[in-house]
Amino acid sequence: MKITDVDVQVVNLPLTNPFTSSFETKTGETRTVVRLRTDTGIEGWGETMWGRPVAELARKLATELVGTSPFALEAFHRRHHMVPFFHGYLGYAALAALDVACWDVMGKATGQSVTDLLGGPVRDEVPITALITRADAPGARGRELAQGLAEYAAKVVGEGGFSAVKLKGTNDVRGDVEIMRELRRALPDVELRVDPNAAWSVPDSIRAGLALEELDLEYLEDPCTGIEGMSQVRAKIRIPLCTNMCVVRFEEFAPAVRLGAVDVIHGDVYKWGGISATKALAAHCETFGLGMNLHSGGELGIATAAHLAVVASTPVLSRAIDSMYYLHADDIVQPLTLEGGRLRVPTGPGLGVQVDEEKLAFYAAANERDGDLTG
Ligand SMILES: O=C([O-])C(=O)C[C@H](O)[C@@H](O)C(=O)[O-]
Repeated sequence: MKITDVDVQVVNLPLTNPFTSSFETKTGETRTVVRLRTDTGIEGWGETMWGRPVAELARKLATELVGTSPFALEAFHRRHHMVPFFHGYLGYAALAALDVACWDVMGKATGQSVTDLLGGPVRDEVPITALITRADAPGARGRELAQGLAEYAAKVVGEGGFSAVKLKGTNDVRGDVEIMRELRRALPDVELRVDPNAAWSVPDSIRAGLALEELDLEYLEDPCTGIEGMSQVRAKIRIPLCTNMCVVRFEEFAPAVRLGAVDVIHGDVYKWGGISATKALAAHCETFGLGMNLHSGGELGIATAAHLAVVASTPVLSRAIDSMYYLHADDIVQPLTLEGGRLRVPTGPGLGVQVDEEKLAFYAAANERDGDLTG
């Protein structure tokens, strides 16, 4: 079987609420969508983070994929191992779009789900995390903000059945600690996390970490920058540390372990360059006794389905994953099933998703008109 052609589109989709972190506020998401066609008439879909620069690189890499087998993925990654060196996240993202589309083809060609190709399911549903940001209590400040966010989070958890809540932190360290206290008061039984995306200094992270200890957090995510800073914080506080910022490639794994910088590492198919790389990260984490979870960069249905296949087939991925899937106002695939805060893992061949081509065209036109919203 050979790949005969590849098309790449960029879509803009709105979020139900603005999403605020320590470095951005976004009201929608831009994603790159790839379709492979083969000489046997099979179509495979991939989706990755960000827009036009990733799409341009994916188109370039795709020209070399044409004429090759979708099963020859290791050779594809080997040929392009310098792409992330030169292009950083853009490189990982572009490779991942094509990688995921090849997995979709491999599943459809063999009549198996990607989960089955990856070793088979150890779970058939995946809990996701309620993501709370300051934009969820617009205009509120101080105590009113902390209480407003706690009330909002309790409503989201009550209605959606989520078992974990993550606050996107900011450089307002005291404010973040106050919000976390209110969240714990309102939600005594959920797993709680806070993630300022490295906006806190090392001393502030230690001070905040000591104050947060009594709240029994599942983990504190990227309080500060770098392996060195994280290891200083980890030595002083009794809350597990998680990262999707100081260990973002395999070269950083060994120094992070040696310096004791982290307890839980976030994978992400689109930031680590594909499905096999994310599975390899899981093997590293298991070998070294670390926890692992998945980061979310705003995946729509195609990309979410690939994340679900990885989680479904990987025992160490036992926590509620980050997923912005439920925050999108619409999707380009028939909606995935979300019930009781859990996404059901699709079981059909390949990724098991049905792309709605009318919606794809509609949201691609939005990107043509408005340009990229993220990335
Ligand atoms: O750890 C996280 O939640 C992130 O880094 C998510 C970012 O805030 C998110 O906006 C993204 O990557 O699109």
